[in-house]
Order: sequence, then structure tokens, then C-alpha cells
Amino acid sequence: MVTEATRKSLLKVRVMDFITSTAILPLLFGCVGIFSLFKLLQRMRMKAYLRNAVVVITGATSGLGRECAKVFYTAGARLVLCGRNREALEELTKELAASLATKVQTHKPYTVAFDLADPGAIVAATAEILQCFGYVDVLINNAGISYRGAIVDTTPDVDKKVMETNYFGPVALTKALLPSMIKRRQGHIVVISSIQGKISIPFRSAYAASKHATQAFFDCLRAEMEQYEIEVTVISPGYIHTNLSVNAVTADGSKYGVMDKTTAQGRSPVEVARDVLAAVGKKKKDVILADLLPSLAIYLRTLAPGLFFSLMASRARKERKSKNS
Ligand SMILES: NC(=O)C1=CN([C@@H]2O[C@H](COP(=O)(O)OP(=O)(O)OC[C@H]3O[C@@H](n4cnc5c(N)ncnc54)[C@H](OP(=O)(O)O)[C@@H]3O)[C@@H](O)[C@H]2O)C=CC1
Ligand SMILES: CCCCCCCCCCCCCCCC(=O)OCC(=O)COP(=O)(O)O
Repeated sequence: MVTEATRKSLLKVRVMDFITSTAILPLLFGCVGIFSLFKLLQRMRMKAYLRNAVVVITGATSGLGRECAKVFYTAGARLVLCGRNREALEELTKELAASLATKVQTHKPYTVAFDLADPGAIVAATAEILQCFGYVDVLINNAGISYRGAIVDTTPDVDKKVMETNYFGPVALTKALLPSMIKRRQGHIVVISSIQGKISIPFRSAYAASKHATQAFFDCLRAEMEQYEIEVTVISPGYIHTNLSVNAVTADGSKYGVMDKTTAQGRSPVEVARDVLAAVGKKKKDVILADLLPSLAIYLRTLAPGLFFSLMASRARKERKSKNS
């Protein structure tokens, strides 16, 4: 009598016989080999792309920008670190210079302090960068500010401040660098948007609007720049553990000053910076760096907008209730 165990082991033997007597095994090894080779070539191309590249990073004084500075520095990029706080930029430069030796040659970063809300300062900063380096390979528009407030309470100045920092500033900086990129037929514009560039959640009107505008502008830019071989990467992260909520502006223009639970529980900026490096190295066009729920919410907004709007209205009710209690 044939037992269940014997039947199973007979089946195993037959499957193994089939695999070894046919071309499946060599085919399997072949596929794994080709895949590994592809990955190796991709990594090599990525490293070569960023080594010695002139990379401008805005908002390098803290959070994601600071971590991006570290990973691009380690990759051998020639960095231009931007922010408003000159001392913080100098401190980061010293920290990078003191970091342990890497496999590739590293370069002392150059720093430029300017306010993205000041169009004149953007023009001057761009002239300084181009005079110093001659060209820019990669611009990472990372600097940004968030906001918390109800639309009815929010002053127009607050709406403007958020739009200036998150939208008009990056747009002006990008436009100032584009002519030199077009001339070289080479360059890469990166922008750190947000999941809120794809969906809008209550009490974030100015922030979500600025990020939606960012997504739209840089999508247009990608299409227009294709003829010059200039790359455009839009990166949309979910919550990251930085000071974004602490630095957020409120309805009356004052600083929010609170580390929100969602922010505190967000991804580590170190990990997100690594993902940014990979996205840039692979010349990705549009990247979402978020958990499953925010990613699903983007599909829900497109496929079942009615349901998405109900969920957001209920979120607004809950938030209002918890504020009033
Ligand atoms: N943290 C999060 O949960 C998420 C963040 N993001 C995006 O990531 C980006 C980085 O934010 P994050 O690191 O989290 O926040 P941080 O508040 O830690 O960093 C913001 C950076 O922007 C700079 N900045 C702010 N305003 C200006 C200005 N007017 N001119 C020039 N620089 C300015 C700040 O530099 P300084 O003060 O020196 O000027 C600082 O370096 C932002 O675009 C944000 O929208 C996207 C999704 C989620
Ligand atoms: C098919 C089932 C789909 C279920 C979807 C349910 C809808 C859940 C809503 C989820 C909302 C996620 C919001 C994420 C927001 C976010 O990640 O923002 C990133 C930021 O920029 C953070 O800035 P903030 O200043 O708001 O902290």
C-alpha cells in the first residue's frame, strides 16, 4: 500500500527529475544571472552618474535635505548646500568633512544661504553657483514648509508664504538654472513633493495646494525638457520623522511648534534620503515613497472620488471634534 508520505516523496522525485532532465534549471540559472548582471550594471551606472556631479540641494539645514546631503556627499557628488541658516550650513559642511573616508573621492561642499521666498536672492544665488561651478548637474528642490489651519481662519499672507516657499521658489530656482542645462543638453531637476501633492487632506489647504501645483508644474517641465535630454523626477513621500510639523505655519502666521504623532511615527529621513539617491540615480520620473494606506488613497481618489471625499469629510469632523473637546 502506498502511504501519503511515499506519494509526496515520489512526487518530489518526479518534479526534480523533470527539472534536471529539461532545460528548466539552466533557464532558471540564466534568468538569475541576467537579473544580477542587470542590477550590477544599474548600480555601476548610478555611481558613475553621481560621482563628481554638481548637485544643488535646497533645505539642506535640516530633516530630509540634511540626510540627502550626507548620501550624495558619500556618493562623491560636488555639493552646493542651500538654506536660510548660514551657521547650520557651515556646521553640516564640517560634519561631512569629518565623516569617515568613503570608497569614492569626496568633495568639500559649497554653501549658499538664501530665502526661497525672495526672487532677487534666488537670481543672485544662481549666478553665484554658476560662476563657481560653471554648470549644475542635479538640482534637488527639497526645501519646504507645512501648514496647519482651517481655510476660513487662514490669512492670505499665510497662503502666499506657503506657495512662495513650496512652489514659486522652486519654480524660480529651476527656471534660473534651466538655460545652462539646455545649453549643455544635460541636467536633472528633482523635486520633493508629498503624498499631499496627489491627494488633499483637511486642514492642510495651503500645503496640499502648493504640492499639487508642484506636481503639475514639474510634470509639464518633464514633457517640455525631453527634447533636451533633461530629466525631471518628482518624489512624493509620506510622513517622515523630521521637524516639518514643528516648523509648520498656522492660520495666523505663527509657528505651530508641535511634533505631530504622524510626523514622529514617520519614516526615518536617513532611509528616505537613500530612496531619493536611488530614484535620482535610476532617473525615475515619478516616485511615491509611502506606506500602503496613503498609496491606496491615491487610487481611491481617482477610482472612487465620492468615497474618498466622504472619508476626508469624516476626517475633518473628527479633527474638529477633538480640537473642540
Ligand atoms: N516630514 C514629512 O513628513 C514630509 C516632508 N516632505 C517634504 O520634504 C521636504 C523637506 O522637509 P523636512 O525635511 O521634512 O522638513 P524640515 O522642516 O526639517 O526642513 C525644511 C527645510 O526647508 C528649508 N526652508 C524652509 N523655508 C525656507 C525658505 N523660505 N527658504 C529657503 N529654505 C527654506 C529649511 O531651511 P532653513 O530653515 O535653514 O531655511 C529646512 O532646511 C519639504 O518639501 C516637505 O514638504 C514631504 C512629505 C512628508
Ligand atoms: C482601497 C482602500 C483605500 C483606503 C484609503 C483610506 C484613506 C486613508 C486616508 C489616508 C490619508 C493619508 C494622508 C497622508 C499624508 C502624508 O503622507 O503627507 C505627507 C506630508 O507631506 C506630511 O505633511 P504634514 O504637514 O501634513 O505632516
